[in-house]
Amino acid sequence: MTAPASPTPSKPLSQDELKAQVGRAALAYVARGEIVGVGTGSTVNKFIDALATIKDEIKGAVSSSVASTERLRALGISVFDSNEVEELSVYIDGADEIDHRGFMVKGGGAALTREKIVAAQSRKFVCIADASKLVEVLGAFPLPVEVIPMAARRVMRQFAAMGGIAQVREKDGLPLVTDNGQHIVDVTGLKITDPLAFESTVSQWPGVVTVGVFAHQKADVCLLGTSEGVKTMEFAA
Ligand SMILES: O=C[C@H](O)[C@H](O)[C@H](O)COP(=O)(O)O
Repeated sequence: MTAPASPTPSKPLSQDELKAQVGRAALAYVARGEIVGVGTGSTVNKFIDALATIKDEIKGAVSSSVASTERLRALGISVFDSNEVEELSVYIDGADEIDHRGFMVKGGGAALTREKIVAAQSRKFVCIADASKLVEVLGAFPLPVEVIPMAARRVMRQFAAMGGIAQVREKDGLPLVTDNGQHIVDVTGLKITDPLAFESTVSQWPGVVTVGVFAHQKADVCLLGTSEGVKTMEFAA
């Protein structure tokens, strides 16, 4: 008697392959003939590479960082200033964490301020991420907060009073300087159970430029890369 054949398990894809998969899948959300909002990061880089394959079908992009602008232009995609465009139909970006409501932590690549601006001018936010980014509660990933340098210590003390541990992000032994000429404070030890309230509170602290919780500019859709294929999650407004 022959044993019944067991189903062949799908081969796990590398993180890079998962990112490429969702980068390609996001093309389905790009309105042809329009300008698309483009985020920042390693997952978005895969999207930009995919976007280049349809570059003749779009008008161009509004970019959320110097790095994305350079990649877009190198691939022959026109980049518009966000002030030149009133509204975008879609914004495609990655995340450091996303929960089941579409709330996110972003800014691991220090681009959070421009990302929040472009997200705010877009009607739909499509988050592209590999499955490791999906969490129950935001806060395991160090929360990035862009601050005006003279406020850094005070902001860090405010996070300490909340139970967080904050430190200034460094690059080559010096405080990292963002595209906007500011610094980043990364905060660990927080459990962000009410992202809307948290974002509102921290955004009002003097010297905070942008907090990396994206709750008021949350995702409408998440394309999650898994070894079984792209899972589409849609979130209620
Ligand atoms: O500042 C960077 C952004 O918020 C990125 O979208 C985020 O850090 C995710 O990046 P990655 O796709 O490289 O994980």
